[in-house]
Formats: sequence, structure tokens, C-alpha cells
Amino acid sequence: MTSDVEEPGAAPPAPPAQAEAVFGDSLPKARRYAELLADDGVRRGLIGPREVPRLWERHLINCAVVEELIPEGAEVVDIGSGAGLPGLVLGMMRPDIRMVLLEPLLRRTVFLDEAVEILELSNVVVRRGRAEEAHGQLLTDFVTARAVAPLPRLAGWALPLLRKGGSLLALKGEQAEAELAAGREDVSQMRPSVSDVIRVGRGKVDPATTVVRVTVTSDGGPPASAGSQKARGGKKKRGRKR
Ligand SMILES: C[S@@+](CC[C@H](N)C(=O)[O-])C[C@H]1O[C@@H](n2cnc3c(N)ncnc32)[C@H](O)[C@@H]1O
Repeated sequence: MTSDVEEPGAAPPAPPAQAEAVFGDSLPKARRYAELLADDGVRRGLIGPREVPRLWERHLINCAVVEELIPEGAEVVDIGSGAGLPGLVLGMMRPDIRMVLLEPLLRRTVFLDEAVEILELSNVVVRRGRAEEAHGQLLTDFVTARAVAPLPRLAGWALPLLRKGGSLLALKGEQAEAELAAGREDVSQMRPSVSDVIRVGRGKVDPATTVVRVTVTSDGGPPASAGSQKARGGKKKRGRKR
């Protein structure tokens, strides 16, 4: 009987035609990363085996197209990187940016450290921890995040990490507009900001990647902990999983 579920150690699918245009010179690194995800990533439970056949469109290219929102030389913190999406992809495409992959779970940071070394990404560092623990320690131009938390909780974690004029770029699905409409007031109470929804990668990935962008318009700003339970992270602290 055949199955569409890939076994650990399976080769990733070949990159689709548009991968060359999206990744350019970094395509060899993207191919190597796809191999790592399909093999070690699945074996170690970092991505599901069902993701392997759709690694390129749904994961690598979906994340890569966000690069157009990041200006040259920017500092970026990717919170909740997991297996490296989107932070590792953006770091490999853009040697001009400085990328911090912020991830609390040890087995994920071990994989990320190995991937950074194998892909020789001297502009990417891995830091183990929760975003809210980095408040007052990290200050950056952009925070990226995909599939980490609902917008108000994510903003509570991300906005204190941003310099004035910096942006949270939250990769969201089809419900992005509704999520922003529901969360906009909470978010602007945390720190003065302007928010919009942008679609990037039209013609390169279908559906285009939907990004909720929250740009902070004030210096510093009160720490998120001055606000609501949502801003503090919304959940009681639990022991750190490994
Ligand atoms: C569903 S995974 C998404 C991983 C990756 N961004 C992706 O799109 O494949 C959510 C990740 O967020 C991390 N995470 C959860 N709470 C966090 C926090 N407070 N700060 C930073 N990362 C967190 C988890 O450990 C996990 O790796």
C-alpha cells in the first residue's frame, strides 16, 4: 500500500521552478536546509512528516518572500523559531541582516545551532529563551514570528523588543484582517503603533504570504508587563519543556 506520509530520512521534493527566482544565490543553502528538515527535522519531531511534500511552497518560499519587507542591514529577532521558520530562511537569504533566532525549547535550539553551522550562517545566532524574558535585553529593528501566538499575546512579547520605527512582522493566515481588527485596540494600548496587513510574494507563492505589520511610533514605551494579562503573555508560567 502506498502512503503520502514521508518517513524520516526521506529526501525533500525538488525545488519548484519559482525557487530559483525567490532564493537566487542562496538556493544551494535552501536545498540543504530542506534536506535537514526532511531528515533530522522529521526524525526529531520538529516538523510533521506530512509537511515534507509541501516543504517548499508552504514553508521555505512562504517565509522567504517576507525578505522584501526588511531593509538592508536591519537587525531582526525571530521569536518562536521552532525549526527555523521564518528566521533561518531570512538569515540565509540576507547575509546583510543580523538575525537572532529566539526559541525556548532545547531540542529546537540544538537543531537550530547545528543548522546554522552546517549552512555557515555567520549573521545568525541562536538564543534559548522566551521572548518576554528578553525584554530589556534585546532591542531590534524587526521582530518576525510565524505560528507563535494570537496577535495581542504576540504583540505583548514583541513590541518591547522594538526600537522606535521598528516593526513586528507576524506571518498569519487568511484570518489576518479579522485578527488585526479584533486585536488592534489591545495592541495600540501596549505601545503607540500603526498596523496594517500586507500580502507578499504574489506570483511566487500561492496563496501569497499574509503579514500583519505593527510599527511602533514611540521611543522605548512602557514594558508590556505594565499592561494586561494578555500583554504579560496571557498564560501562567509553566516549567520549561525539553
Ligand atoms: C507552532 S511553533 C512554530 C515554529 C515556527 N515559527 C514555524 O512557523 O514553523 C511555535 C514556537 O513558538 C515557541 N514559543 C512558544 N512560546 C514562546 C515564547 N514565549 N517566546 C518565544 N518562543 C515561544 C515554541 O517553542 C515553538 O517552537
